Amino acid sequence: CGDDHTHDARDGHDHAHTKREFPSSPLAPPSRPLTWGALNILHTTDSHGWLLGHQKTSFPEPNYSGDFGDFASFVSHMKELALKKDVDLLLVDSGDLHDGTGLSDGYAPGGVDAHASNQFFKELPYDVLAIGNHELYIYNNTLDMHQNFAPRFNGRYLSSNVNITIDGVSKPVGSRFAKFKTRKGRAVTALGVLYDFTGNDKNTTVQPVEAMVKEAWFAAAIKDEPDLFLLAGHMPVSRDNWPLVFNAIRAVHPITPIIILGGHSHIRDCLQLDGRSMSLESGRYMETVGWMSADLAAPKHERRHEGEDHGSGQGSDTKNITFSRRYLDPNRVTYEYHTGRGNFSFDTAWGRSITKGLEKLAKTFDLSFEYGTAPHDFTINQAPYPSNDSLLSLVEQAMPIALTVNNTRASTPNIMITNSGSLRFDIYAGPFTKNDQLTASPFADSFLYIPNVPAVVAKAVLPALNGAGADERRRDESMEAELWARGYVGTRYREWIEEMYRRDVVEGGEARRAAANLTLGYVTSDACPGVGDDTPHAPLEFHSIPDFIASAAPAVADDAPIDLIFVDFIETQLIGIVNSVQKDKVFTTADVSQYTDILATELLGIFAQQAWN
Ligand SMILES: O=c1ccn([C@@H]2O[C@H](COP(=O)(O)O)[C@@H](O)[C@H]2O)c(=O)[nH]1
Repeated sequence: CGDDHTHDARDGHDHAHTKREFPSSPLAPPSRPLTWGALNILHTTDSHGWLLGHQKTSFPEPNYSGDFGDFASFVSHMKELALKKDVDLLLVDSGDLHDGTGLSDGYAPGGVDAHASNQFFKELPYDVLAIGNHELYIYNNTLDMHQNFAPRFNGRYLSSNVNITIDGVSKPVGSRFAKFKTRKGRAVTALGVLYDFTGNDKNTTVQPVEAMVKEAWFAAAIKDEPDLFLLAGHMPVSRDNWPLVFNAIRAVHPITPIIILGGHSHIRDCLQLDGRSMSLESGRYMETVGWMSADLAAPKHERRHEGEDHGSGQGSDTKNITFSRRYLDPNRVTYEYHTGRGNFSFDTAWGRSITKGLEKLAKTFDLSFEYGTAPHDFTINQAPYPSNDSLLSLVEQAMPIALTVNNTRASTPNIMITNSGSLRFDIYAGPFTKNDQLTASPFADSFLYIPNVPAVVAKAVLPALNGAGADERRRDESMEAELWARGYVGTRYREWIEEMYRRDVVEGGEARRAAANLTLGYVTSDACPGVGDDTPHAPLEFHSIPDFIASAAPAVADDAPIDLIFVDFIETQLIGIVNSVQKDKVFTTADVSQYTDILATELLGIFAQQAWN
């Protein structure tokens, strides 16, 4: 086999080289070994149910083909390495376990989103986890996290500023903070902070970060100096409120190491708020496993013992800390490279059992059910919009077909509007399965409508929503802020992938790429020293897209009454816009009714059954 011959193939047959042992496409190995420090961290965030890895064969998908069983084996080997090196290794997650794939969202009626997929998450030895906004869109999901997820982590599932109300009593979903010791005896004070999210369901509360840092419990939690503050949280490391938390801690502890592990904007990002702190964000959808190392001093109690400490708790050690960070592509080649393993010595029995369990869950949820065959790829940003290859254009065509099935209002002319942010993943050529439907459109949102809207008004809504109407109306800042607060994060991710594409063009990318034989993937530029990406790639083509899209307007007179149909996620903005483009009537939620029972999660499957068979 050209390997280590400790055969233990997953299916019990030696030399049964399944797809799992050998990734379906050859993958470039990491560029260099990881830098280890006295304290090291593996970080995941925004996994959104992508626990079976990315399974498509077109690049960049194979880069992310490792599944959660592979990740478990990786963690296990890394823990062994940490033991050998006699250093600390922590595992941290920054939230958003719901909404994204069939494993989280393909449950049978009556089930709870991500309940089944979270059982696998619970198997991993996470040291700290933080709640995400996707844990809060639906009360039952939050309740499930409180009752069935948080208890497994014994006080380390953190929701510093997020509460749930049960029987009239408001309490943290997990814990507000945690204090613990690492294996090497470092005292850690950890928080789990959610950005100022406002789209949460009733009976859940998110306290603004600014208010949280003024709480008495916060002051008490940070009062004693640990060896390290570990701030996990579902909040981007750039352009958000981490400095509020950081400064509140720095006001009390000017030199204590602070590590921030953020999330939410789905990007790879790193910065240093000062020389004794590093902030890392590790992408999305299990497309990135983050690595951070910090050359921390020995634990305070050891230094005291050795007479080094002079009362500050940090002894004489006030100099900048040496940190490193790396963004790993989660695949078996990466995992094997960094653990010094081969195909036949990599898997652990535990990892395999997780993979098997996930595969069984995919079967139970019938995720391979085929609605049809996608004739070619439909992408969110790689193709121009509008175009034949644009997923947004596809949805514009699909809405009038799917949403009018068995609908008594089908014969009334209409315009159907949705937000492009509801589309979360590209569709690839080939079988279009239940899993593909849910990765492309995972939100179980309904479609609403306002009847009898004059066609001229309905036609003005889309351009106004997109901020470039005939009157050059710009979407105002308050609308941007409201969208961000409700979880509208697509803009940041798109800025990030656009920046890497434009940078590549400027640097004469195509020639360089050909010479270096690079595969497609993320090409990160962040504010930390050196190169962050573990494996070099060439960036994907990028085309910008609007925030909102609509079906073709009907050819009717301007004053003809039509149905204005829209996805419920955008109801507030849409009503506001309808009231801004006309003044004859003030529309309210009382004018809105349900248009169809068909949910956003079902739309593409219904379309595919008709158009792709
Ligand atoms: O019902 C929903 C809920 C969310 N969205 C979209 O999701 C993002 C927020 O997701 P993050 O993973 O937190 O970034 C938001 O931008 C919406 O576009 C939705 O469309 N429908």
